[in-house]
Amino acid sequence: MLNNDMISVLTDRIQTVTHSNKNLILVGPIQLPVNLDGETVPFQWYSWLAADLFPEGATTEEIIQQLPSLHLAESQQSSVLVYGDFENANEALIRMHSICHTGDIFGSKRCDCGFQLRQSMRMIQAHGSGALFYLANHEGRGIGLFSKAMAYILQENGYDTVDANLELGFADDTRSYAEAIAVLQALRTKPVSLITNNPKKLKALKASGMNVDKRIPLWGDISSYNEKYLQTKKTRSGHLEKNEALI
Ligand SMILES: Nc1nc2c(ncn2[C@@H]2O[C@H](COP(=O)(O)OP(=O)(O)OP(=O)(O)O)[C@@H](O)[C@H]2O)c(=O)[nH]1
Repeated sequence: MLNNDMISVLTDRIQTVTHSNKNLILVGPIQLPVNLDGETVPFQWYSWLAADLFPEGATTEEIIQQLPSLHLAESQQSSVLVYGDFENANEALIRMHSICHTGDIFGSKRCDCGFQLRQSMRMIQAHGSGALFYLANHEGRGIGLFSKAMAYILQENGYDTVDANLELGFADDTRSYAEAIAVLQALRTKPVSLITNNPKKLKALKASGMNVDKRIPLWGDISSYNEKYLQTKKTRSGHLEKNEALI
């Protein structure tokens, strides 16, 4: 049983984030020194859960009591890495990164996800202020890891990445950025620049009322293994070329 001092320490790091569908409980900041190309970079880390997992207005003690019964390791939680004075800096770079088990963890060359993850962290550090949202329920553009494995088999047999999803009975892309945007708005209200090639991310951010200064394209790590995948993103998913503006 935690003593009152520890409850108070945890309470200071928990906040409720208002979100149109359901509120979120955000925990952080937590110091997270990260090894980026051999340099130790001091990120601040936050994670969140849906508030409706807990009784309304739950205290920190009630939240803690509930945690073991939620079996959180069996579901996915998203998080955000924040760098610099994210709340107050005049300019900040953000990235909404969809989880890619194969690319981010294994370094798969079938996509560009692992490259984009590391590169956006480097860009945020070099800029001096920013945030990387790691969106854990986005695997395979929302179809889940097992289904993505099936989709990969279809792709090895001639389907492109979009048709493979559709043939398996999914929509091509079911990702929502709403929770991440609500967390972003709790951490910063000043304008942001978004690192992406995906116009849907830009639209979602702008529709939320967030002031988006500019889009920063991120193409790279192109090889024979992902050439077709990257091309399909442009021809079928509407991903923008380097300097193409959002129409
Ligand atoms: N279904 C499916 N998902 C994939 C495939 N390759 C990568 N992904 C997933 O696609 C998501 C990333 O989407 P992308 O289209 O690469 O990029 P984006 O996030 O839309 O746009 P950027 O911000 O420019 O990176 C991750 O969740 C990956 O797991 C694939 O062949 N099939």
